[in-house]
Amino acid sequence: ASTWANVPQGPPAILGITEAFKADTLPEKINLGVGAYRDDAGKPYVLPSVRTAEDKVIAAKLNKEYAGITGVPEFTKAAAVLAYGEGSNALDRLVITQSISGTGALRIGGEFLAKFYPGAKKIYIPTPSWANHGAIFTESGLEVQKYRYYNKDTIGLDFEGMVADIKAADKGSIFLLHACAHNPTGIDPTPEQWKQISDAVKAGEHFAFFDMAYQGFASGDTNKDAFPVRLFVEQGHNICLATSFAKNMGLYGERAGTFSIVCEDAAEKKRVDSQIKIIVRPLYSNPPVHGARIAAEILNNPELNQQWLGEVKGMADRIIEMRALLKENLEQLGSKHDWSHITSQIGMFAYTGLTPEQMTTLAQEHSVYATKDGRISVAGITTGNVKRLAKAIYAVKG
Ligand SMILES: Cc1ncc(COP(=O)(O)O)c(CN[C@](O)(C(=O)O)[C@@H](O)C(=O)O)c1O
Repeated sequence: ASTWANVPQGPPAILGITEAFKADTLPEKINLGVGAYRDDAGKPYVLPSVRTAEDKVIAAKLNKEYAGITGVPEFTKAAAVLAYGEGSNALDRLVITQSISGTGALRIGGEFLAKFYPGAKKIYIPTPSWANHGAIFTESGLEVQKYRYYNKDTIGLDFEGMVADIKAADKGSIFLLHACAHNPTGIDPTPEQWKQISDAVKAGEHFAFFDMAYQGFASGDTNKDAFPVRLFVEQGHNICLATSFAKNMGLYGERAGTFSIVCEDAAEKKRVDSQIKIIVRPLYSNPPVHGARIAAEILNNPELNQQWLGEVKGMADRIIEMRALLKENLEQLGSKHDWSHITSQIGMFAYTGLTPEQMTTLAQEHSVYATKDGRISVAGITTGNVKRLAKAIYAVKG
């Protein structure tokens, strides 16, 4: 028999939606599947600040030598300030490494926790969470548990359930928290609720692992979106954090991200840093330099940084506008449902509340493609397709 006769067929990944979309011949087909920004013409968007930064990087005629294991220092230093804030007391006790974007950061974190976390090797992730979280942490060697997050009756946050689950967990449990623009629901705790979540995490002596894949992309303000991360540090939690520049800089395919751990002091930082390097070295040895150099150019050049912040806000604003347009069109069609969740949610995704069957009908009868959980990528909505989208949703749900 062949060497691989025993290899089973795996389930299609999220990118299965894109294949179905590509196979559809209807010119007005709409893809609301993958979480990647599209402009109002439905096209991928390379930020002008990224193009300018890239021109500068290329003009500098840098060599192509290996980066260190923890990546391009000009990138990680600036990325730390972006996440934790100027003058944060975390910055001089922070271990940070460049990662293969957000996914890679989460994986380094999972591997480190599985190896060194003193408590149970178990991580609680929200219900629902990003489809890849479970697999990343399971592959890292952690047991994955769930905490309540989404209230399907209100299509809102199950805050009471979330806090109750945090309080009920064994002392010293690990909790994965989406810093902003929760994927897939688009539902974020309020600042006041974050304060109570921080208190509950502290009461349980739990460990907070933040995933911040959308900083700036949610509200349009990088400081506002980082609020929970900075609150936890101020409240004395020594968190770890995964960040990504896929969305807020549009560096999807450049794979630029960071993983960081807030340590107790310089001595701990030295020990932890050495172990992070020991994890990264056999994983991929050292990261790609180009995307990190572009991001570093933007973050370290005040003028480019300002331009970039304007562009991030522009993306966030377009998404917020599409949310309002979709809700308006549904109401104009005569829908009696309360669609306020479409505009109260934030970030790339809207959790429509449609059932898997309704999502299948959207695809099969209306050529609107999105994940079965009812998540739609708002970035895929344009002034050109919002009317047809509203009609399709109205036809399916009323
Ligand atoms: C919460 C969260 N965390 C981390 C990542 C990793 O992102 P990257 O490795 O590219 O930095 C994503 C991307 N999730 C998607 O936008 C999505 O849910 O569609 C998509 O890119 C994906 O890979 O699934 C995410 O939504």
